[in-house]
Amino acid sequence: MKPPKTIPDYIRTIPDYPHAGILFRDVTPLCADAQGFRLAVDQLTLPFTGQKIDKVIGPEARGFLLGGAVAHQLSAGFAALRKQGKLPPPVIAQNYALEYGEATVELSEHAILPGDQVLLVDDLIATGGTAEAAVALVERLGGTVVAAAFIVDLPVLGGRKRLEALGVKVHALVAYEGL
Ligand SMILES: O=P(O)(O)OC[C@H]1O[C@H](OP(=O)(O)OP(=O)(O)O)[C@H](O)[C@@H]1O
Ligand SMILES: Nc1ncnc2[nH]cnc12
Repeated sequence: MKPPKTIPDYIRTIPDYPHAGILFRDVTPLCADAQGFRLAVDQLTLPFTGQKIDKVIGPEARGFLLGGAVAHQLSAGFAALRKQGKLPPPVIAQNYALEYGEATVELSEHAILPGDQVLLVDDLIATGGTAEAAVALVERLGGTVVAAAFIVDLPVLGGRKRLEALGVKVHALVAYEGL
């Protein structure tokens, strides 16, 4: 009998996408498989069951599908961290640097209430720029990002350490050494 599939079995690695030199870690096959998706959502949620989490914040686009599922499991609300220009006002904005480029993300001023305990959920942490921008926006609205959960961590890019330095506990299901 074949052993059950684990998270890394479902992740594809695509060299030189979207730019030369980038090894793109693709969680699309994981999310497309019923058992894989359940495994991922369950493992992302597990450390936080029973904790006071008011909201999950998920960055566009893959953080929406994972964060929404985790929020449902935790009976929490969901706050969408969107790329610039996608949300109606009033919004607050934050610039950040990516592994391959630069961007601005926005959050609705109504998405987080003062005192909210927030869990960040995304598919992957690389430089931590996206996650750090999310933390800054949540704090500007009076909430606190207490923890963050990712399917993939790329430790060489330093994102995990950056988040931990901000007091955010980091939970990742798979780490890939090197780029
Ligand atoms: O830790 P960082 O260096 O900030 O990188 C991680 C972010 O990059 C990817 O999203 P991307 O911005 O490519 O957006 P997409 O999901 O819309 O493709 C990924 O889904 C994370 O959100
Ligand atoms: N190497 C990578 N693979 C997939 N998504 C990413 N986002 C930032 N870096 C990435």
